[in-house]
Amino acid sequence: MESQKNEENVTSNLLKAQSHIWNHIFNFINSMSLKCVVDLGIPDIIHNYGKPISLSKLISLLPIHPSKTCFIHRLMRIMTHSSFFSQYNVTENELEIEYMLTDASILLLKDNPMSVTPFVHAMLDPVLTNPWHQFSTWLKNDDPTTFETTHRMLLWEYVACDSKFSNLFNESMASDTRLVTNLLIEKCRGVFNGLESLVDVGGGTGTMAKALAKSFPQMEFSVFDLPHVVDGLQGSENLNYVGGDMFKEIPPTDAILLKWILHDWNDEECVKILKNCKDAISKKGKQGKVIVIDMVLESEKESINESVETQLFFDMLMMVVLAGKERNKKEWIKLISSAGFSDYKITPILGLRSLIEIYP
Ligand SMILES: C[S@@+](CC[C@H](N)C(=O)[O-])C[C@H]1O[C@@H](n2cnc3c(N)ncnc32)[C@H](O)[C@@H]1O
Ligand SMILES: C/C=C\c1ccc(O)c(OC)c1
Repeated sequence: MESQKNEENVTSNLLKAQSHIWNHIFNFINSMSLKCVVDLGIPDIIHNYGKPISLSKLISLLPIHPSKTCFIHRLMRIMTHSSFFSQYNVTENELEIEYMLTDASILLLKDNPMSVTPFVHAMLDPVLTNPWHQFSTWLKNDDPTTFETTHRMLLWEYVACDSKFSNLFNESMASDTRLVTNLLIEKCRGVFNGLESLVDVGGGTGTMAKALAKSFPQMEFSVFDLPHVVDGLQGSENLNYVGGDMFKEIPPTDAILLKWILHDWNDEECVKILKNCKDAISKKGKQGKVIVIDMVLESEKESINESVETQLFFDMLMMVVLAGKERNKKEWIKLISSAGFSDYKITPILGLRSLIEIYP
């Protein structure tokens, strides 16, 4: 009796292990089905229809070949399973199933100003997915990143020479910034109290600075990024673009914003950037600050549901494309003090990311 039970346990654990491995093997199917749904514009089609849409109606509106109509039900089934759509009318006849948008697919709508669709396009572009096939090769050679093992140049060099990918990349960053900016201006206006000027270091094409310049008309804003990123961009009354290298010198200012910058770099490089920030905010003779928007890695204990895995995905992405990393609280504090700052405040207000204010 005892031994039979034991055998059943062994079998059940074996099968669980097999299924766990299968799940990991095929995780990419979630990513690629998402990419397909976005490429076909399915969320927008459902949204424009204005009410729950039947499978047959959806098929009639899709830009697909007539010979492929029978496959859409299965694409929708897996995406409904993973909460991108909800089913309204569960019937035996699959053509009568009706689909609705969920919070996740609403965030994929193209005309949602905070749309995550550009992020899907950029992060699942072969330029960024191909390097993963050489991850172990990179661990055995002395290339700085897997991205370089695959493309023979740095990510920033690649962005500079491939205008199609550069547009995808910059638009993906800009779309994320629109989401963060909305939250920041709504939830943390106080962060900008008493400041006369702010430089967005690595500010890309200026999405964040433009929104801040509108919300805080009495402040002066600069977008500081590599010359090829800001060349030819037009500023406004209280916004200008400055080309340069943050490892050399950052223009003097009251405050500096670093959004999704420090996770791109190793500790030594981050200390260099932060020291240059400290110099820049000291020149005005006021008590300035550096405002960082980045992840603070949670431990399994502190976490809610999926968030640790998502943060670990970002950490792996930073390793493979840039030799950067995500940091826990202890690692952030070490960076901050190594760069000679004396105080900081971490506010976890952006879901998986935090606002980190750093004071000289
Ligand atoms: C991950 S993007 C973040 C963009 C923007 N802060 C955002 O969150 O949307 C990093 C930015 O750093 C810029 N960058 C890279 N190296 C730089 C350097 N040495 N000096 C200034 N900017 C740099 C890139 O051009 C890019 O726009
Ligand atoms: C180009 C590949 C991805 C990437 C690069 C730099 C970043 O800061 C980032 O943040 C999510 C993503």
